[in-house]
Amino acid sequence: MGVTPIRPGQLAGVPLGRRAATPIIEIDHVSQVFKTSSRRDHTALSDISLTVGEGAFVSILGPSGCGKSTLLYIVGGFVSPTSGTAKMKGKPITGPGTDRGPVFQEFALFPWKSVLGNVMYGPLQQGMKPAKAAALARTLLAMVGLTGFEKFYPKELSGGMKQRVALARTLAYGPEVLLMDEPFGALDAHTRTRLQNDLLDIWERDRKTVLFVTHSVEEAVFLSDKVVMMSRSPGRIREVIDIDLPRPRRRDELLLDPRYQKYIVEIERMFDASGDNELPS
Ligand SMILES: Nc1ncnc2c1ncn2[C@@H]1O[C@H](COP(=O)(O)OP(=O)(O)OP(=O)(O)O)[C@@H](O)[C@H]1O
Repeated sequence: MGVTPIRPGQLAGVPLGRRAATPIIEIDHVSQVFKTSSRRDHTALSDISLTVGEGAFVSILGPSGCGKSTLLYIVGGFVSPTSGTAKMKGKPITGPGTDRGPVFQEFALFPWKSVLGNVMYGPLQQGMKPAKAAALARTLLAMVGLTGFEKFYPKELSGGMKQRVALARTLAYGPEVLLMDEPFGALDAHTRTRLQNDLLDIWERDRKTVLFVTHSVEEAVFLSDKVVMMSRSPGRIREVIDIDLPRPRRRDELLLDPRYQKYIVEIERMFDASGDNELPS
């Protein structure tokens, strides 16, 4: 089925993307040790090496507590690794930057700003003139299917709508990389499916690099060029699986495609075989 497992030792320097010649994110022998409240050290990540090619859609899949979010926070510059380096376009990541846009499960919208105000916020901060920022925000809101909701406030929106606003707000900064931490995890199945479809439509248009954390094998296979499977804590990379399915992807077509089903079954099996789908003890 074209699934070529790559062992962790082989990963450093192997770009995960179609435009493989241009690495955008390089994670080199990164480990993360946290001090816990009991003052014991907890190794969240152990010796992670990963190179992500520009324009790739890469999902990170793994059991609860294996360090997926921590890895994303390191790339986002919110956490500094205990050892190893993370680079964006060849430069060490030393803090957050507008080149990397986070879209997390907690929507973190400004409750006192309207939908339009939330999306305009970033461009205004970057010095864009209000009329231009409003026009950009309207375009992005149209892209995420929220035309007509510009004057609404976050409390008036459903979870799925808030997540759309959060995505538009992040896109408004013009990031080169989207860091998505279980963005659809709290949504009902129907809304989640719609947002997955819409995200792929948006991604097809400008092919930003996406790092996407999820617990869902199906979601990872549907969206991604590559699925990075992590082992249970302390997080290591177990496998990287190429998802060799045609794009643009349509869910109704994929559901009839035996290769799609096979990827899902094989990846689920990998988890089952290792016991990694169980909660950490
Ligand atoms: N700031 C912190 N201080 C101490 N421990 C932390 C900190 N952040 C994360 N951890 C621990 O590191 C481990 C990895 O956490 P992380 O949130 O990255 O995992 P995850 O794979 O994203 O989990 P989940 O799928 O449940 O969201 C967990 O055991 C967590 O308790």
